[in-house]
Amino acid sequence: MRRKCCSKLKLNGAQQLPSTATVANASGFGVCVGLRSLRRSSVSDVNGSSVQRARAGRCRLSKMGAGRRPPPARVRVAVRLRPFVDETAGANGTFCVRGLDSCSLEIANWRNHQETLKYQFDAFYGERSSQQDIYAGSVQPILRHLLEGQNASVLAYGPTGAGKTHTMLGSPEQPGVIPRALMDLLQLTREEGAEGRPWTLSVTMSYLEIYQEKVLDLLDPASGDLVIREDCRGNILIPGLTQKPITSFADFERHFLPASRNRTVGATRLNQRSSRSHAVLLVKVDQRERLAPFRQREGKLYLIDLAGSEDNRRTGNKGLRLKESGAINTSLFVLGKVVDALNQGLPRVPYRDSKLTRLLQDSLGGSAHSILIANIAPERCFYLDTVSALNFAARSKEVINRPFTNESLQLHVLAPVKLSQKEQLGPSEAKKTRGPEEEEIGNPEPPALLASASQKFSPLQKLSNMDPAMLKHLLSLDRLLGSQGTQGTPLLSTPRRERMVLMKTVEEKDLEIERLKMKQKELEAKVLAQEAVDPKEKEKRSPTMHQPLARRTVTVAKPLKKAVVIPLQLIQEQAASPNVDIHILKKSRKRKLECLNGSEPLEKAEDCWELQISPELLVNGRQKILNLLNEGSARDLRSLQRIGQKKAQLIVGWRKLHGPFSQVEDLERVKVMSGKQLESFLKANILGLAAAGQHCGPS
Ligand SMILES: Nc1ncnc2c1ncn2[C@@H]1O[C@H](COP(=O)(O)OP(=O)(O)OP(=O)(O)O)[C@@H](O)[C@H]1O
Repeated sequence: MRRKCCSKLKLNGAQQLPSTATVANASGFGVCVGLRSLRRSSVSDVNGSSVQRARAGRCRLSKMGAGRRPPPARVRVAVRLRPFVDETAGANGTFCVRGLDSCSLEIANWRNHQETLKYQFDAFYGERSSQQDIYAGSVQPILRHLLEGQNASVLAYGPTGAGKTHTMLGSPEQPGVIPRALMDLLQLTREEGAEGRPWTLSVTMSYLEIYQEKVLDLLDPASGDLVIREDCRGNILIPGLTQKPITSFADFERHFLPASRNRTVGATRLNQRSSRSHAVLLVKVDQRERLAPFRQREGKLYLIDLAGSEDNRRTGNKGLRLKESGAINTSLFVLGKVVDALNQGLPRVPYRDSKLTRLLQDSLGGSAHSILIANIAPERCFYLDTVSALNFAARSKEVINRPFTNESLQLHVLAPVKLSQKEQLGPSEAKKTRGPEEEEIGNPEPPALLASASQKFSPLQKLSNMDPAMLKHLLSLDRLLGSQGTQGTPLLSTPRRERMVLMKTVEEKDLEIERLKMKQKELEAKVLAQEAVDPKEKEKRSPTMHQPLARRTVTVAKPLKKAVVIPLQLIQEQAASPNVDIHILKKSRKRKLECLNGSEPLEKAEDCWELQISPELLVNGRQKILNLLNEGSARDLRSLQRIGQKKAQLIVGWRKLHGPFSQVEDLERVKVMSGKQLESFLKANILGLAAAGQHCGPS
């Protein structure tokens, strides 16, 4: 196996690009490339329409606001027919594909030679089309989305030897999509990020290949197989992948050309330099606003040269080539399944079935503006591959993506916002520590008021341009994490990676709470079952037994129908107090005992205690709890029965996000307790509050 690159461009920096550049590959093949002419043509395009389009796009976006969902964008599909590689074959009239117009083509129907199969795509490029035609017609228009903070992808697909690498990389005389896109993008970013313009821009590149289901960093081949991950917004990431900053085309070549030599290629019967892996060039454009509101955007461009599908009867592959071919065909098969699942709207899209589809998750049916260039060959021997590629392309054009703007605030904007510590204090204490202009920020605000609140607080003043819902969400997350105490880190002032970790922690805590709730349910069920078997168990916990007198030990955890066990302290005080708001009724009831031998169940009389709370106390108690829920800090909330630290934090977080609780039952919406648990929570706390300022009496 050879690991090498197709070409090497020897160039100076982009500022001093020579008119031609020598290209040589590992086998000593050397040619010249008219890069100056390429640069001139690209730049004139860039200076004209695309820059204006990019600016227009940006205006449109800011007008639209981040809150509105951007319109869906269909995956665009172009088909490129390569010329005969062997000119004599063309002369012999062995063409099996024919272009009809700029969007459609026809191919002979192998089932019926009298017929042809017709296909229509977003664009069709015939065998005479140039690299510039494909680039300008299908790729250049999507580059502007990167400057809007959106993602874009270009994928070259097709059977082996059909011209994918030629389309993406090209030759020195005919540079392909990759050098052209990089040239334009760098030019665009230079112009858009120039002094006096509102944003600063920076570009980084990464380059990887997927070889036999391994993700290999071509910029750092020693790093081994890398993992593919997904962030909370559905963006696909590869932690540990090398990112090189590039400011000029020369920078790009300095990294790209040696890395390309690391790509795995090999000779097959159909292509002397067949790609044995899927090659992925990732270019990220990071934008930071120079002035308020100091937004930050990130656009990601994938330029992908897929390995070709291979019919091993024709490639003559054996041994390693056969193994490589198996991995290539499998991943392309999964790609087909993903496209089908998306088209059929299936609930499960098998992205995870191959590394390729996992990587493409945000490009197919995800957040990117995507273009698929299906390369086909004219020779008859490619007929079946061509039909299969055309069918795949036709299915792909039905796939809908939903690109969105990756926008956030720059870290330094939010760093001074130290709201979190105050959350630890009670409302009155917090008030003392606040300045007058911060007053509104500390209080839970309904969405409409939040923008005005932020205006009063200097670092957030400029955030008023931001979508209020998004801003509110960010702030609430920040506070929620901040309320974890001195160990908590304000979310928005942490670097991106740490932020991810923090958000993951919150998710894990949610899961933990769920687990605890389940456990509690299990325990309750166990206790109930135990009592059903052994009534003595229950008697052990009857009110006549001496229980600890502390207020927090009021035992109402298990809703025993209407019977509630209350502390001895309350019973004693009931006798002393003439004001009776709580009555404890001693009742007898009959319980059926199951008989194992199948005879009639026995009935057993037993005492039970029923608690009656006066309506007035009930209303007062509920109001007190509601006040505490709306005004209490996390610490205050922990004084309530059944509210631990995690629940208290969740309540505070929910309050910040949704505004004040209108009734105690809203706790169910916070998902800290179920309806049944809420009932016992109310009883426990009303009793607790009553015990604190007592109105209780015997019946
Ligand atoms: N449009 C074109 N004009 C001229 N030559 C072309 C064109 N497209 C492809 N070729 C030539 O066809 C041959 C095969 O092309 P290429 O290597 O790009 O195929 P591929 O689809 O990438 O194959 P594989 O999947 O095996 O890597 C190369 O010699 C290439 O120069």
